[in-house]
Amino acid sequence: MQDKPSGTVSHQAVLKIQDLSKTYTMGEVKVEALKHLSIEFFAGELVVLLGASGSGKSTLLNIIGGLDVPSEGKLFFRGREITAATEPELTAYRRRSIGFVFQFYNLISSLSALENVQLVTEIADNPMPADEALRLVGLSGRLNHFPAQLSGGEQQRVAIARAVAKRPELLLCDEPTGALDYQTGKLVLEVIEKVNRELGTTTIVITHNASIAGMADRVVRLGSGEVTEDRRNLARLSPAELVW
Ligand SMILES: Nc1ncnc2c1ncn2[C@@H]1O[C@H](COP(=O)(O)OP(=O)(O)OP(=O)(O)O)[C@@H](O)[C@H]1O
Repeated sequence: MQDKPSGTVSHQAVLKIQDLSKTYTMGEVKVEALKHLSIEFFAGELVVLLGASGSGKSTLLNIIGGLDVPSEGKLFFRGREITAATEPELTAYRRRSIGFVFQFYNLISSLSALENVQLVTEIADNPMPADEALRLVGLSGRLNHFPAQLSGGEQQRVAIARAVAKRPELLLCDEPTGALDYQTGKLVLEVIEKVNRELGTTTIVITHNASIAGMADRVVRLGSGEVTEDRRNLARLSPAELVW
């Protein structure tokens, strides 16, 4: 069991989502990806977001991260309504407050691990040094490697370093282990868990893999664009203890 005291999760809502709907219209066809969804996320918690393919997980994460806008409803970040933000305010929100980690690492192949992270630290307000971010994810020995010289798991850890180097308040991970084998996937989950525990970054991890839910403070399941389950784990398992 993880020794993280449950008290590290505060009762302060970082994110408040009210009656959020997202409808995609493609010609005659309308897809209701999210249906009047309301939920809150609290400071410091690690949430695993489960749900079948097409249940709306990525749509929700993209709206939370300011990459997409809802059709209806409101999103508040620390009391500020993001859904009412101007384009420059939204850019500032994405840049300052959100770290994204995707299934495919999206590293720039002509830049070293260090330079990939520096791309972000150079435009952030109060970043951690890029080499410190890479040390946090266990890659201090790979600073000058190019993506092609790194394994998939190492590339994903560079992507995590890049996401956390700007000290975001929210770390959003969309299938971060989707392209990785079992052991490598666990290593990446350990890094995400460490970031959450050591930096206190509120973290949401999307996965298809229900076994990963054991590492969360809280497990939220979506089904057809609605929250079908929202529960707290009594204790977190460390990623090393997860079996699937
Ligand atoms: N840009 C888009 N245009 C039209 N429909 C979309 C778009 N993005 C998502 N959808 C539809 O919205 C629904 C929810 O998609 P979403 O990607 O959020 O699901 P998901 O739970 O993340 O699925 P997966 O686990 O397969 O990634 C799906 O029916 C999908 O086809």
